[in-house]
Order: sequence, then C-alpha cells, then structure tokens
Amino acid sequence: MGSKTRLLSLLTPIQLLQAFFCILLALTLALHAILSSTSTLLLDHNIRLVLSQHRIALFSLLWCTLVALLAYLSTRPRPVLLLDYACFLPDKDRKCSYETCEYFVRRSRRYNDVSEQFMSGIYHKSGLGDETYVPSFIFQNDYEAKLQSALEEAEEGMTAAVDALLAKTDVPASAIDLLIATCGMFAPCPSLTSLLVHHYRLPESTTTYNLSGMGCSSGVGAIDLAARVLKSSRKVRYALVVITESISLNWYFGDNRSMLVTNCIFRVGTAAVLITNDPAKRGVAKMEFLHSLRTHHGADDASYRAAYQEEDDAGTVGVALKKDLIRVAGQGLRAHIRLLAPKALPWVQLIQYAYHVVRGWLRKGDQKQKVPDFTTAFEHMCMHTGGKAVIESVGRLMQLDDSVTEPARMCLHRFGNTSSSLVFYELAYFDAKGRIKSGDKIWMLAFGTGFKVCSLVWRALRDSVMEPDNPWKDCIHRYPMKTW
Ligand SMILES: CC(C)(COP(=O)(O)OP(=O)(O)OC[C@H]1O[C@@H](n2cnc3c(N)ncnc32)[C@H](O)[C@@H]1OP(=O)(O)O)[C@@H](O)C(=O)NCCC(=O)NCCSC(=O)CC(=O)O
Repeated sequence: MGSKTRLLSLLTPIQLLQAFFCILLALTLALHAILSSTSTLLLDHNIRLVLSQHRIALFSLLWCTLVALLAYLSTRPRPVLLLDYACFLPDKDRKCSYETCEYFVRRSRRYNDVSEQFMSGIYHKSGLGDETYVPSFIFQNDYEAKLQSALEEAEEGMTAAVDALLAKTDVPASAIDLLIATCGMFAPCPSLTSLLVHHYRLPESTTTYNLSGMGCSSGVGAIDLAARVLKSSRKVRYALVVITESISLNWYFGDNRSMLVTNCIFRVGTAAVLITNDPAKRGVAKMEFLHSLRTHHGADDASYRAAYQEEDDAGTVGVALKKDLIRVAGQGLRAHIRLLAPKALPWVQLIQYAYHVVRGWLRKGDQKQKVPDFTTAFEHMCMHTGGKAVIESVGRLMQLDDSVTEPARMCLHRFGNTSSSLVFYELAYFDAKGRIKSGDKIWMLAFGTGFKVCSLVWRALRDSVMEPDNPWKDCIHRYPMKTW
C-alpha cells in the first residue's frame, strides 16, 4: 500500500471531512490573497469570465461543498456532557465502627481465633474509619445474608441515588434513552437494569446494558460505553449510568486470609450519573468528557487471578484479594499510562517522556522507565481507593505527593472500598471542598478484577460547589485528617 493510501486508511471519515474543510479553507484564503492583490476592475472582469465559462463546474463545486457540509454536521461527534451525579448516603444506623465489626465476627461464630485476630489486624491497618456503611444483615439476628438482602442492598442504593439525581437535574425518568447499570459482584436475574426499568416504569424504547463481574473499574468502563454511544447517536439523548455494589452475598464466612481481607475493606456505596449529548445543555452541565482509555491485562495469569472469586479449601465461596494484587496493579498501571501519555500530556512533558522511553529501549538493561508527571496534565485526580496499599503503591509509582492522593485516602477512611462508585465519592470530596475551577481537567483512574485499568478524562465546565445531597456534607469539616 502506498504511503498516501495508508494515511487515508488511518483517518476516520470525520477526520477526512475535517481535512477536506481545512484544504477548502486554505484554497479560499489563497484565492483571496491572489485576488486582493489585483485591481478591482480586473477582478470584476475575471469573475464574470469565470462565472460564464465554468458555470457547471462552479455549481458542482458549490453542490459538493453543501453536501460535505451537511455530511460533516450530521456525522461529527457530539459533545458528551456530564449533567450531574449523585452518591448514595446510607442511614446513620448502618455505620460500622470497629466495635460493630468485632461484635459481628464474634456473634456469628463462623471464624476461628486466628482468623478473628487476622481480621482485627487488617481492620486496624486498612485505613478505614469508624463511619463506613455495611449492609443491613450485619445488624440482624440471622446474620447470614440471603438473596433478598443482596437485592435490597442494590435496590436501596440505586433508587436513592437515581431519585436524588433526577430531582436535581429536573430530567424525568421517561427521558432516559440509555440505561447502564454496573455491579461487580452480584448479578441477579432479571438484571439490575430490569429492576430499574420496572421501578421507574421506563419506556419500552429504553436501551439497557447490565455489566457485572467487571470489578471496581466497571463504573469508569460504563461511562466510557455511554460516551461512545452518545458521541455517535442522534437518537440517544440522555444516558443514565448507575454504579453500585452489593456485598451481602459475598460476605465471606471462612478462614482463608485473602478472602477475609475482602470483608475488611469492601463497604456499601452507589453513584448515579446523568450524561447527555445535547449541546444546549452545556450551560448547566458540570463536566465535559474529553477522552477515555481501557486496558485489559488478563492475558497474564497473575493479573487474571489477582482478585478472584473461588471456593476455599472447605468449599466456602469468597472473593480472594491476593497479595500479588499490588504488584499486578503497578504493572498494569505502567502499561496503561504509556498509552494514556500521548493523549493527555502537554507537549513538553510528552517529549521528555518520549526521550526516556527511547533511551530505555536503547539501553535494554534499563527496565525502570521514567513515569511522566501527570500532575502537569490534570488539576485533579480521582483514583480508585482499592485499599491503603493500592493508594500508596500508585502514589509511589507515579511520584505523587500526599496532596494528590489526599481525596483517595480520605474517601477510603470515610466510605471504605465501595467498589466502582468510589471515584464519584472522590469527585464529591472535591465539590465539598470547592476545589474544582471551570476549565480544570479531572482524571478518574480505576482498577478492576480481570485485571483492568481504566481512565476517564473530564474538563470542568463550572466551579465546584457543595450541593445539599453531597455525601460529605455532614463531615467535610473533619477532613483531611492529619494522620491516616
Ligand atoms: C490488607 C492491607 C490493609 C494490610 O495492610 P498492611 O499491608 O499494612 O499490613 P501487612 O503487610 O503488615 O499485613 C498484615 C498481615 O496480613 C497479611 N496480608 C496482607 N494482605 C494479604 C492478602 N491480600 N492476602 C492474605 N494475607 C494478606 C500479611 O501477610 C500479614 O500477615 P503476617 O502478619 O502473618 O505477616 C493492605 O495490604 C492493603 O490495603 N492491601 C490491598 C487490598 C486490596 O487488594 N485492595 C484491592 C481491592 S480489589 C479492587 O479494588 C478492584 C476490584 O475489586 O475490582
């Protein structure tokens, strides 16, 4: 294939049209420059001559330009705007202090002494505070969760978040064209999207996608999916993304250490996000979607098994968070940011980074490649708060100072690992602190079982403010904590 043909095949139709318009503009400017240098009389004469001699050619050119303009206007990607979001704040009586956890563990009589001590140690080192939320079954006499309590956990969080979101955006449920629900560890039948369609009596035309088993990055992945549909669709106007987790049925009653870690750090949380491609909503939207990146590292055995649902030696099912997860997350993140850098970094940083990459290739022994400074690309970072060790590892790898990881650490302390909704609790932290200014770029970074690393990049369209439904409203004055 010739180089010109190869170049053309690399361009999307939109890019081809953009190139066509650039050439047209350049030709017009050139023509203007030539004509403005000739005298007006001569110009009139020339124009009349051209018009009379090449009438058909000129009409064809005009017609082609009109068709190209119409094609461009009807196929150009639409803006993807985040109208608003809402995070579920469970009732105060669902708060789980260390004492509540310890009491639950003793009362259930399902763990041996060694496991009890192990959980106590992990809980104290986990970075979780005394105000995270657990499912209601923890407080009931029949401590073992049933399907009903898992369904209640999911439905309560999803409907509370969606109600709050629809109320503050003033968008009726019937206007939702696309509904995506995501839940990492619980996949009931009918699906959670069906539950929402039923609850809100959504119209028959609603398109739904239900994502499950995709771990803590599925929220970011779901927004990426919504953005892809919204960018190209003329029919879909509003997309509702509901990001939840239901930990009831995955509470582990056994003595496998890696599975006990899950009990210690996963907590209740849900976020709902309303996205539109209606340009008229730019004035009221919070953020504009800029780009996304999803990388899947599951081809590697260790990455695939780093967070894994399986039976322990006694046949009890649990989700094992292997010790290797931190190494796997670091490895995945390195590969991910290599691909994100060209999309996101400013030129100077990019050139510096490219230089280091090339130098690393040339010196084959130099395996430790420099990590670019992403704080030059984004003003704020919402990093998935998978656990204390995950935050510390990302901070070390990317050489982030404590002020960058502060929202992640505070979020883990206040809400625990709520799975894929966490990045929105972090966004709410920024809003509660009033830190985001119009024009700022925000990077959402999430890790998920599989093992996946997913990024979303947004641009703020207005300054952040604390809204009445912000989940931090009653406690933000206590954060950031001095020690963690
Ligand atoms: C669990 C921790 C809070 C423990 O804190 P520390 O690391 O400071 O403690 P530590 O190293 O002294 O460990 C204390 C004891 O626990 C043991 N230990 C630690 N992690 C373990 C694990 N995953 N499996 C089994 N044992 C483990 C250690 O060997 C040690 O045992 P001994 O005392 O016998 O030597 C931390 O390691 C952590 O945050 N880990 C990351 C949790 C995680 O995987 N999060 C991702 C969730 S998945 C996710 O978010 C994505 C998704 O689900 O999709």
